[in-house]
Amino acid sequence: MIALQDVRVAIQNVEVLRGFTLHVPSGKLVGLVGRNGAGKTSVMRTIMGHLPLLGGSVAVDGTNLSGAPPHRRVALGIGYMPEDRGLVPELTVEENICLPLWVAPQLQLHQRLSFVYGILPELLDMRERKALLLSGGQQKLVALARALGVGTRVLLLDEPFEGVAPALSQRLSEVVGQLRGSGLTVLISQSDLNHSRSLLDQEVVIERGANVSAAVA
Ligand SMILES: Nc1ncnc2c1ncn2[C@@H]1O[C@H](COP(=O)(O)OP(=O)(O)OP(=O)(O)O)[C@@H](O)[C@H]1O
Repeated sequence: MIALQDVRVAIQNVEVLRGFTLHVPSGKLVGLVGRNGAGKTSVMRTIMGHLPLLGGSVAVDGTNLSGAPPHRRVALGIGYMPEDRGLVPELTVEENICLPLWVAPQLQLHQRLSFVYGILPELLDMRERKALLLSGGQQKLVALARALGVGTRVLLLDEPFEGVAPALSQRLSEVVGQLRGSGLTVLISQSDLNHSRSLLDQEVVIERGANVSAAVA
């Protein structure tokens, strides 16, 4: 379960999350929906520990993470697919997928890689290719693979369908759909729900850093 309670976060002295509360039940897929600039990425970065809390709390599966460094959150089994992909260009596809696994020594590298390639077999052919040689869409797949590799409890997918061609968007939806019933707790941010409404158990709306309303999809 992901639990954010009355979270307040500022970027350059501007409060971008203003008492935001979110509960993603264990094993569920929840959509975080809001316009550009509403605060979706800030929610994701707060869960990952990239933005410090001014107030409120963040917990995953009952562990209070407020103040925990990002690597501890990754080690807990939180996989993050940032909106801008965040790959290391000079590293290969496989090296990028393995990066967060270095801070999670309890996970077996080979086992996690086979799991990832089982879900995304199209990456096998490009595993030795440097990330800088990939198209934007291929980079999205690698960013998803990296999140899947380490994300044994939680997946945070920040606008996974944004700016990708329809065929890839379909493929990404398929992969996310496959995760249903796997026990993973998934938060997917989107500015519209065209691609994923049918995948979601619930939607949470964010507007100017605060809750608007929540509806069951
Ligand atoms: N690096 C930054 N410097 C200053 N302000 C920022 C920075 N990053 C985000 N903000 C501000 O924080 C607020 C929330 O931004 P955030 O990126 O979380 O929104 P978002 O819902 O993810 O938007 P988008 O859909 O456009 O990615 C916005 O008002 C934005 O201007």
